[in-house]
Amino acid sequence: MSVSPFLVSAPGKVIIYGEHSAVYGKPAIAAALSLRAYLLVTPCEDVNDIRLDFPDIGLSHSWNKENIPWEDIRKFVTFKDEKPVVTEELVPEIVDLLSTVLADVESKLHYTACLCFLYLYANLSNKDVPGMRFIVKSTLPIGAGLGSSACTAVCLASALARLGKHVSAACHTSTEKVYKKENSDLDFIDSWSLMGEKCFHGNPSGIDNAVATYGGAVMFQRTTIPSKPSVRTTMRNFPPIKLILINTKVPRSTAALVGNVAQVNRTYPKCAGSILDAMEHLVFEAYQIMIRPSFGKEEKDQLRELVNINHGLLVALGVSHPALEKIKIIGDTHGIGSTKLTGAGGGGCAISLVHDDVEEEVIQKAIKEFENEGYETFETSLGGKGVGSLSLEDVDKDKRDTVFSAEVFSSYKDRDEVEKALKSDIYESWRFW
Ligand SMILES: Nc1ncnc2c1ncn2[C@@H]1O[C@H](COP(=O)(O)OP(=O)(O)O)[C@@H](O)[C@H]1O
Ligand SMILES: C[C@@](O)(CCOP(=O)(O)O)CC(=O)O
Ligand SMILES: [Mg+2]
Repeated sequence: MSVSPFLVSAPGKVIIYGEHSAVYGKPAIAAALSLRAYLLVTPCEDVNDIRLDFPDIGLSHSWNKENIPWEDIRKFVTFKDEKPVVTEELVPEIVDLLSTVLADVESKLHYTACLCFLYLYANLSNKDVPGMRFIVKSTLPIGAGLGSSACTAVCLASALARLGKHVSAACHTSTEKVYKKENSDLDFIDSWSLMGEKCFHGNPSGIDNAVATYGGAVMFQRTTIPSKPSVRTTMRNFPPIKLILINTKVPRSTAALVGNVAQVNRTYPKCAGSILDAMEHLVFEAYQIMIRPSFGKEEKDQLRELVNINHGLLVALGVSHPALEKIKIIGDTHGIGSTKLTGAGGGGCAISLVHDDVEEEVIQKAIKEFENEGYETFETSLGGKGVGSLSLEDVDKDKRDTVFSAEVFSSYKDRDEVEKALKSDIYESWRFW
């Protein structure tokens, strides 16, 4: 069996309302970002070699395919219509079997990333698939609240599902509007990427991987009843919101922050419960405003008010950070709009919903101040495409050696180089499920 090289890609996300409360079965609203993760899969010379290169986190590791305990792992995997079925939680026996294979991975950061890869690899691929090299590059800041873990998990789940022949080839172009009510390939990728997210941080709501898989904008609500699927309401007419994204560059881990909120919830259940209920109400309010047929000044003002309330509630849960508060102070001092932290908080990014009436000069002044503090600002668009793939046959013959070369892919130095080579120059060649 020989496998041609291919690329997959999935977007990051911005949570506009409802982070953390999403973990507790409350609704949240999020949209896909134009910043994305890219995964190149190329055959290895040695058919038994599985090689993982995650240069963004300084990880390079390889395994011999023969050392994966396929038979033992398969005892814990259920198949329906020849496809592996996801479980409610990670299967502890599989995690245990993989821990032997991971014994030589020392750093916790690398261990988690390798576990995510191997968990999906062992479930979705099989021992007949020849050795491949997996290289991930992201144009998103990592660990900054923009869902880098989820889009990495979606890239891995989609690539491995393709190698395991569990999904059909992606065939829609970037301009084609596809309104399928059901898409079993995307559902498969979404459900398995959630297992990947579980490797990164024990208790994800599923909103990040849902946005990375399906793209667009959604109101998402995790079910708290085991085996009932989460509810994903696509927001087709997502209002045109002007938004600035600011990264404090303060590192933090989603797993730790989700754990801190769980601790607050255990210690003060009634108090934390009221905050989470308030978040639920504000998300429903925001949803009703966003889907109004006319979207004018009144609606924009209300959405900004709700951004401020949402930030206050997140502060109350203890997930802000002095740097995020500094962003809020700068934004509010210049009156650019409403600012809140986004994602897990504790550092990472904030978003400002910009007021229409603010002069460009004022916005530039605020941006300058953010940059003087060492923060990075992004101009990005919301609501783009979800997971996509680029196969050999999608690309002109004379470009294939460059586009699918591990050497060339590894040599992209920064966000601009990745985006130019893989997005701007050949975006119309990408296919989406
Ligand atoms: N490009 C990447 N390569 C490898 N691992 C990645 C990449 N992007 C994200 N990750 C994994 O996701 C983790 C960050 O996830 P998380 O704390 O949830 O923050 P966020 O999802 O907001 O960026 C990283 O520590 C790493 O394990
Ligand atoms: C805090 C949370 O609501 C979002 C986390 O997003 P991120 O990993 O910080 O991008 C957790 C979740 O919904 O899984
Ligand atoms: Mg994450």
